[in-house]
Amino acid sequence: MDVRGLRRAHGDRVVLDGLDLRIAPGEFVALLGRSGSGKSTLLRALAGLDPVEAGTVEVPPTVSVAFQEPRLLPWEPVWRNVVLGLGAGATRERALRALRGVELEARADAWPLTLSGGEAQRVSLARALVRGPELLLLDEPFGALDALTRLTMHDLVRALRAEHRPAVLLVTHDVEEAVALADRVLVLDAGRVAGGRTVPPGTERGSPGVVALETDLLDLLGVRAR
Ligand SMILES: Nc1ncnc2c1ncn2[C@@H]1O[C@H](COP(=O)(O)OP(=O)(O)OP(=O)(O)O)[C@@H](O)[C@H]1O
Repeated sequence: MDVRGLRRAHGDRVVLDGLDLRIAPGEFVALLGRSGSGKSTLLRALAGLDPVEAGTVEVPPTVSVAFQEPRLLPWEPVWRNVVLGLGAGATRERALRALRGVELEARADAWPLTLSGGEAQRVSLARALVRGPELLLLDEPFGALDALTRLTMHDLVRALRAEHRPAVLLVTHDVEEAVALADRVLVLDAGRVAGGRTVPPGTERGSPGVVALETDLLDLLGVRAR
């Protein structure tokens, strides 16, 4: 994925101001930024949901998005939600395979409103992955979940990533989450990528290296770590 000089304004307010961003195939990039810095605006542009005013956006042919809210249709059972919009490919077998990947095959016939928040978010991930995307866009998909469920979701994302190998752009407020999941963490500020850090492979949660990296990123965000 290759974005160059992307500009996007809402009225007079310039949100993205000549933003450059490249993500290699299979690379996992997390994007941090203060509230209102334009993270969702960028994701919407990459997903083709908003027009590009200036600059170029090159994305692979298959792009999937998962949002903070699972956005499931309540009147369709779980399995149909997973394969919604796949046309002739929308088979129950295909949905079950995707649901197996998120350990929810047993809930295939459940109604979305009977799922827990974490389960609904897993269905949303299954729906994003069933298309076999080359680029997966995640807009704070775990933000509404409790801390324990979030850690379980991190393990699941790692496993799904190892299996599917899409390029991933994860938007998050959570520095720890960014470092735990990504190969590279970037900070969005004033409409551009203001800096970033590479996460060395094999870094472990809570290790001194990770804490130093998190402190660096908080500095880049202009937040003083205690
Ligand atoms: N449809 C819209 N019309 C007008 N302004 C908008 C619209 N969508 C977003 N904005 C403004 O653009 C700026 C960036 O919004 P965006 O949602 O991309 O930020 P964000 O970094 O994702 O924020 P948060 O972390 O709080 O979700 C904000 O100032 C917001 O008020």
